[in-house]
Amino acid sequence: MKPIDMMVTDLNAEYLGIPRLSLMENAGKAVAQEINKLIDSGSVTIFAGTGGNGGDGFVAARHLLNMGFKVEVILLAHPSRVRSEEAKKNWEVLEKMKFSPAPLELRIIRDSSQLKPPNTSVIVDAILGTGIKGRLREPIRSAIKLINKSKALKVAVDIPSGVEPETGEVADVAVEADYTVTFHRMKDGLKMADPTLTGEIIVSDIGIPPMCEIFTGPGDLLRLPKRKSSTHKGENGRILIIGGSAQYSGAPALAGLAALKSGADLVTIACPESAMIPIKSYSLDLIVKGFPGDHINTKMLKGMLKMVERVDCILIGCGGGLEPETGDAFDLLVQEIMKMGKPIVIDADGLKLIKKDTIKDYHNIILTPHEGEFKKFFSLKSPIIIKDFKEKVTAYHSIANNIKGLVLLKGPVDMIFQGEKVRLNTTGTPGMTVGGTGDCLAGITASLWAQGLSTMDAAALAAFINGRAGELAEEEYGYGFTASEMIDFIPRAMSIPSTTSGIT
Ligand SMILES: NC(=O)C1=CN([C@@H]2O[C@H](COP(=O)(O)OP(=O)(O)OC[C@H]3O[C@@H](n4cnc5c(N)ncnc54)[C@H](O)[C@@H]3O)[C@@H](O)[C@H]2O)[C@H](O)CC1
Ligand SMILES: [K+]
Repeated sequence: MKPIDMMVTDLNAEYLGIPRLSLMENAGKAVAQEINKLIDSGSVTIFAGTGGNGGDGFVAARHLLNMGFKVEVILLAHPSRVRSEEAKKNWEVLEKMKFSPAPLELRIIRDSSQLKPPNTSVIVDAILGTGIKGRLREPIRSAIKLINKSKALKVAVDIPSGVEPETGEVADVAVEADYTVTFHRMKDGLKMADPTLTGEIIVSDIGIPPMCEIFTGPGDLLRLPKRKSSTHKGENGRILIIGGSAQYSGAPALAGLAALKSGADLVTIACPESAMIPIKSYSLDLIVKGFPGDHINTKMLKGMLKMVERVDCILIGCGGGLEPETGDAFDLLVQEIMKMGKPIVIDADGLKLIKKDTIKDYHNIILTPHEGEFKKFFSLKSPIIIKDFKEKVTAYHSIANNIKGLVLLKGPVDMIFQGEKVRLNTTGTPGMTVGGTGDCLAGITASLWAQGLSTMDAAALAAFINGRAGELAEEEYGYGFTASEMIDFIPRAMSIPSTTSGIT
């Protein structure tokens, strides 16, 4: 597990209603319990930093006191520098406990000259965890060196301070721990780190249910790439939408606008000429190229494939209609795009026209069917009638595995399948039965994929954002909102909540 995966899981646990304070409590208690297993009594010195790692140390201090240990907490900064809200709360508890008979000593070190070799049985390294950034600053650097000189038993919280949580590398110095107590799951950096630094690794459960890694939540928004200030037009997703017909011009436009609202730089729509003017009239922001005809046909292939070369992701289907000629064109287009190795999203009419055998061995593809389209695409003879939700997921999963790409099955609970992996999404509202919301989802999926998210992350986050935008639209309009109104809520649906508990 990478640090980003842990951050995503934490925030999704909070979304479920498990406060961060509880996770910190469980983490700190787990550290204390492990120490209590190693020695029965004695003194423990906890070196603490200003983030969540330090907070775990403050909690451990409280539990160690209850277990009968003598505890000294050395905070390596002024208390006003304690950043994490949860750590601050736990520090304040320790400050109040100073006046109790408990054998607790609190020391604040702001300068490395104030550091003294600790005379203690156990040292807890709660200085830096997954939040380490850049070169080690003082007095932390000196504290790590001092810890390494001590003969005491050393227990690192989450990861030895100074070890890069993602790579296991050490840029400068790192705590040489005898034991590392890490939380929830094994971290990649710990696996790769020098075992003389990590010592024995203990993975402790801190009460995060496994479902927090399966169900989407606002944590998934953390995966959106941060843009450099020097970034320029086109670097953040160029999308081509192939769709539209004389009859349906709204669908590709909705998908295109949803792609732009979810952060893509450029959206071009390739459509029959008769859909071009209406699409252009809907928006100033879409680039539209029309090809002679009322529906997509094989004569348009050459021109469309030229456009494919210039984009990061291609969305095929929306509003294409069901003319057999369009089916032939879609099938050939997909075959050519697969040869180019480009990411393809297939939605709506594309799912009704493109044959499963054409795409079944291609990894770089996302299908976004609703239940009816799913059944038709996978040629299911009889309907799937399973009441038990888990059994239903398993049944759909095994069918989706008939292709190598990803399947995002839309429904009251969206199911996302890619190989062995499954994600589920519960955002959304009955108001989203209005036409066009599926086109929005396809557009957001293509947009996030083109912006650099992995196939699974793009599909899972798109489902979350689309559903959340629907929920926000419903708050404003009740059930009477349209897909074009819903699109305006996409940016708000993409904002990462700053609250630390009780996100709804
Ligand atoms: N689910 C969990 O796994 C939980 C983990 N918890 C613990 O929280 C930390 C991560 O907390 P975070 O606040 O994000 O980061 P850190 O505590 O690692 O450090 C941030 C802190 O340190 C300062 N800092 C960063 N880099 C440096 C540097 N090079 N030199 C000096 N100082 C630095 C920065 O300014 C911040 O103030 C995780 O590891 C777990 O231990 C929670 O308890 C909840 C559950
Ligand atoms: K640590």
